[in-house]
Amino acid sequence: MAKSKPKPKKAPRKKFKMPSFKLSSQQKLVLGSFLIISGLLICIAFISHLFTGKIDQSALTEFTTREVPTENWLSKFGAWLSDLLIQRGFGLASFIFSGLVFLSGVFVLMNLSLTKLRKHWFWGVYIIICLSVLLGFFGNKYDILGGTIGFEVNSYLQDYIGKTGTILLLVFALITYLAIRFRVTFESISDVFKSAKKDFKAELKHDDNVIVPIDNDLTEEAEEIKKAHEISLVKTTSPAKEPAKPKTEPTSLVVNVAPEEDNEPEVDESELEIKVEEVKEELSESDNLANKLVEDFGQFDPTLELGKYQFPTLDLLKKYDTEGIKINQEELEENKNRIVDTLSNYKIGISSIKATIGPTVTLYEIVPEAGVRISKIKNLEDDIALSLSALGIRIIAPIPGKGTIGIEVPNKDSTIVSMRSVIASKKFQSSEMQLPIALGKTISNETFVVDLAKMPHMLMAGATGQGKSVGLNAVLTSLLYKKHPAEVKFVLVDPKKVELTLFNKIERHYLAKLPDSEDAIITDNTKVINTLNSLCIEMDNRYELLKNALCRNIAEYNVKFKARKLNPNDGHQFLPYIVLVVDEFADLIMTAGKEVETPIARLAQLARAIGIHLIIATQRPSVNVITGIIKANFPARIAFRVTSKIDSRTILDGSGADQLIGRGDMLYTQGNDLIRVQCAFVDTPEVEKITEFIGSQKAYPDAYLLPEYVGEESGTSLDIDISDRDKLFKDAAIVIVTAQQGSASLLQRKLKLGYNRAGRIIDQLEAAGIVGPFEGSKARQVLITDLIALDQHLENEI
Ligand SMILES: Nc1ncnc2c1ncn2[C@@H]1O[C@H](COP(=O)(O)OP(=O)(O)OP(=O)(O)O)[C@@H](O)[C@H]1O
Repeated sequence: MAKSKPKPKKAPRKKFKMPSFKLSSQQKLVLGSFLIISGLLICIAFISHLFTGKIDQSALTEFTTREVPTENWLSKFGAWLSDLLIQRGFGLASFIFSGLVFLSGVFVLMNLSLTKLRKHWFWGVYIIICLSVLLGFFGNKYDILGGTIGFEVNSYLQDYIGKTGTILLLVFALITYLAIRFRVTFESISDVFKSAKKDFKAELKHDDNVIVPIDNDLTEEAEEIKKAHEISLVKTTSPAKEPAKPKTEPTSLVVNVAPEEDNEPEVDESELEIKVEEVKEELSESDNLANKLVEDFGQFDPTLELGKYQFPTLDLLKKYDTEGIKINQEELEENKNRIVDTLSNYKIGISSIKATIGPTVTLYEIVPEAGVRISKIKNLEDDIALSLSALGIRIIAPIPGKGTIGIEVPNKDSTIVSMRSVIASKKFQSSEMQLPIALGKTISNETFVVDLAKMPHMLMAGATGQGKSVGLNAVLTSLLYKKHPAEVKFVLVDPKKVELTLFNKIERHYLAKLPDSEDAIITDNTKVINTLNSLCIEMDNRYELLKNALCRNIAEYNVKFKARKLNPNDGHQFLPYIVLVVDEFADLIMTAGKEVETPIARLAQLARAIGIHLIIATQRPSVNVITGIIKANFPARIAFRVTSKIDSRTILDGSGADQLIGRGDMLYTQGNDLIRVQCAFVDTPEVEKITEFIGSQKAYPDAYLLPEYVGEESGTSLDIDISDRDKLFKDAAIVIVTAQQGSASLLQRKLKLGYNRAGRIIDQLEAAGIVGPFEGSKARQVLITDLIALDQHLENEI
C-alpha cells in the first residue's frame, strides 16, 4: 500500500520533462537561439524605455495605427512590451525577466538540465515580485520603479499590515530566499560572526606585539591555547589510546591556535605532567624501547639505502596527437537515429536516450517506453547489433543499478589513452592505495585506477595482438611510477623471451630471483617451477614472521617494523610486496602442468595477506589452461578481445569479450560488474626510457633474493619399502617402460589416476631404479630399456 502512493506523485513530474527530450538537435538550435535573441531584444526595449517611455506613452493608445511614430529602439512592439511589463507590471524588476528568457535559450542550446532552469525561473519570478513590492514604497501607481503591480500590492499590504508589517514581510521573504536558495543556516551566519571576531582579536594582538595583558577576553583565549597545548603534547607522546580530558573540537583548536603557542609558556604545567605519567603506565617495556629508538633515530626508513633514488619523470612518457576526445555531433546523431530506427523496427519505443562518449566507444543509455520488457531487448541483442552493423557493439540490458539499457557503439575515430595522461591524473597521483595500477580510462573518460593489493590476483586474457602485453606493461609502469624499489619487487616469467626483457635493466632495483640463477627474468619453463616453489617458501617464511609479530597482514607488519617495534635480530625485516607476472600462462601449463598449477593455486589461495600478488596473462583462455582452481582464486579478471563466446565465458563467466574491438579495448571485473575500459597505451620505447632512467641510478648490490628451493627429488628418501608399493606399481612400470617416458601425467592418463597417486608411484619407480631422478618439467629418464629387462629387474629385487 505504502509503495503505491508515490507513483501518482511522480507521474506529473515526468510530463514536464517529456517535450524537451523530443527536440532534435536542429530544433534545439532554433529554439535556443530564438530565446537568446528574444532575451536580448526585451532587454534593449527595456533600456530604451527608460529614456523614451514618457514620449511613447501617447503613441500607445494608437498602437494599431501604423503611421503614429514611437521612439523606442524596438519601435511599437518595444514600446508596448515595456509598458506592459515595466509600467503596468513589475517596474525595474522586469529586467530580470529578460535575463530569464536569455538564460532559457542558453540552457536549451547547451542541453543543460531543465530542472535547474525551472529553479532559475521560480526564483527569478520570486525576486521580481518581491523587488517590485519593495520598490512600490518609493513610487506611484504607473511608475517605472515598482510598476503598477508592485505599487498596488505594496499599498494593499500597507492597508492591512501597515508599513512595518510590509517591511518585515519583505525581510522574511529575503530570509526564505537565502535559506532555500543558498542553504544559509543560523549556524553558518554565527560562524561568520565568530571568525570575524577572532580575526579582529588576532589583529589586535599583532598590533600590540607585546606580552598579552590580562583582560577578560584574552583569559578565555588563553584557556583555549592551554587546551590545544595539552592535546598536541599528548598526541606526540602517545599515538596509542588516550583518555584525554578535553573532548570537544580538539583538531580545530590545534589548527587555529598553533601559531600563538609561543606566547603562552606559563600555562598549567602540572596537568600536563599527570597526563604523561598516565601514558607511561600503558606502554610495555618494548614499546618504550621502540619509542626511544624512534625518538633517537626516527622511524625506520626502508628507502634509505637508495635514499637518492629518483622516480621516473612524466616526460619519459609520450604525448599522442590523437589524444583527447573529440565530439563528432554528426556521428552521434547518426548512431542515435540508427538505434531509434532499429529498435522501432522491433516495436520497442524509447522515451529518452543519452550518450556518454568514451575514448573508443560511446555508450547510448536508453530508457524504453513504459511496458517494454527488458528481456525482449536482451533477446534481440544479436539482431540489434546486426542492424546497427558495427563491430564491437555490446548491449547491457539493464545497466546495473540504473534501470536503463546501454548500447555501446565504437567511435569512428578512437583516441589513444596515453600512459602519460593516466599517470599524470590526479586520481592516480593522489591515490593512497598500496599497489595502485592505472589501467586506462572508462567509458565516461575517467581514469581507472585499481589496487592490486585488494584484487588480490589478476587474470588477463585476450587473443593475440589485442593488447595483453601493452596491458602488462601498463601495470608494471604504474607500479614503477608509484613505488620505491624498496617497496615492491617483481618476479617476471616470460616464456616468449621478448616481451619483458626490457625490465632486465632494473634487475638490481626492482626484480627478485633465485639465488643461483643468472637472469632475473625467467624464460625457461623448468626454472619457473623452482621459482614458484621458492615463492611458496617465501610465503611460509613471511607467515611465520607475521605470526611472531602478531600482525594480520603485511601492511600492519611493515608499520610495526617502521616504528622499530620488531627486532631485526629476531629475523624481522621490512617486507616488500612481491608481484609475480606470468606472460603466456597457457604455454607454461602445457609444458609443466600440475607442477606449475599446484604452487600457483597455493600462492593464489594464501599469499594475499603477506603481500605476494599474481598477475597471469594468457592467449588461450581455454578451460584446461584456466582451470577451476585457478579461476576460483583470481577474482579480478581482465579480458581483451577474444575470438569466441566460449573463451569470453571462460574468462569472464559471461559473454562480452568477444564483442570488443581490440587495440586495448577491455572488460574488467572484480567479481560482479563488468567495466569497459580503454587500456592505457605504453609503447616499447617508452618502457625502454623508463627502465634506462631507473637502471642508470644507484642500485642494490643484487636483485632481491628469494629463498633457495631444494627440489623434492633430492629430499625424498628413495628406500621405499617393497611391501608398501602401490597395487598398480607393476602396471605403472609396464606403462613407463613401454612408452620410455617417465612422467606422472602419462600414468595419470593411462591408468586413470589422480595426481598424488601417480606422483607416489613415480617416486616408488625411482626408488626401484626404474626411472631416473626428477628433472624439472622434463620427463624422467627411463632406466630399463624393455619389458623383458623389467621382468628380470623386478625378479632380482625379491
Ligand atoms: N591500449 C592500446 N591502445 C592502442 N593500441 C593498442 C593498445 N594495446 C595494444 N595496441 C595495439 O595492438 C598491438 C598489439 O598489442 P600487444 O602486443 O599488447 O598484443 P598482445 O595481446 O600482447 O599480442 P601477443 O599475445 O601476440 O603478444 C600494439 O602494437 C598496438 O599497436
